[in-house]
Amino acid sequence: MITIENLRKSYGKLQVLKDINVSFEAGKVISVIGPNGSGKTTMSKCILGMALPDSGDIKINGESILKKHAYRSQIGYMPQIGKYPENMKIRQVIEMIRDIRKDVTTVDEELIGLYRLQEMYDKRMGSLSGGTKQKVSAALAFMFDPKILILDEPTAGLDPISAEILKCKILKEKKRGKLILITSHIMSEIEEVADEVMCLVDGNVKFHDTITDIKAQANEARLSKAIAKIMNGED
Ligand SMILES: Nc1ncnc2c1ncn2[C@@H]1O[C@H](COP(=O)(O)OP(=O)(O)OP(=O)(O)O)[C@@H](O)[C@H]1O
Repeated sequence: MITIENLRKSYGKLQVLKDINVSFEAGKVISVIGPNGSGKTTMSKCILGMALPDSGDIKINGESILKKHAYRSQIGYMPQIGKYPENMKIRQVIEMIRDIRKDVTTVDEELIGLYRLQEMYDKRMGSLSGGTKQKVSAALAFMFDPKILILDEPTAGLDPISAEILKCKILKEKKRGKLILITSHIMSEIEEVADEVMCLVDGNVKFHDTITDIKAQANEARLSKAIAKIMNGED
C-alpha cells in the first residue's frame, strides 16, 4: 500500500534519512521504532507531505505522492503534540475539521463517544490537560475513516483506560483493512498491537520484520529482549 524507494532527507548538513527502502501493506499495524532523533517523525512527515524529500519516491497504491495533495485525505494523522488554536472550544475544532471534510459522508464518532468528549465540548483547547488534547487528536485522526493512519506516540499522556480504548480502536480498524503506522517507545504496547516492527537507526532501516520473526531470529520470547539483542548485534 505504501512503498518508499531510496528516500533521502536532510535538514541543512544533517542527513536525517539516508536511503530508506521499505513497503507497508494494508491490514497491518507497523510499529516504527528507533532512538530519539533517528528520523521516525521525519519519515512520517515525508509520507504526509509535510516534509519534502531530497530524493527518492513514496508511492501509495503504486502512485507517487510527491508534489500531490489529494492523497492526504486518505491519511489520518495523530501528531505527538497536537497544536490547536487555544481559544477554540473542542466543539468548534471538531466542527471546523468536519466542515473542511464535507466530502466525507461516513463520520466515525466512536472515539468522541468512548472518550466522552461531548461532555467537555465547551472547554477551550488552551485549558485542556495534555491527555484530553491527545483524545481530541485521536478522535480527529480516526474521524474520516482514512485508509491509512499515522499515529505518533499515540498513548503517551493517556491514562491506562484511555490508552486501552485507543489500542482496541487500532486493532478494530486494522481488521477493517487499514494500514496503521505507529511510532512508539513502549515495547509492551508494540507487542499488543503491532504485526511488524521497523527500526530506524541514524536514518537507515536497521530491520523491518514481523514480531514473530524478530523473536525467532533473536531466540527470545520477549520482544524488548529480542530487539535489544538485535540492536547490540548479539544474535
Ligand atoms: N524541521 C527541522 N529542521 C532541522 N532539523 C530537524 C527538523 N526536524 C527534525 N530535525 C532533526 O532531524 C533529526 C531527526 O528528527 P526526528 O524528529 O525525525 O526524529 P525521531 O526519530 O522522530 O525522534 P524522537 O524519538 O525524539 O521523536 C533530529 O536530529 C532533529 O533535530
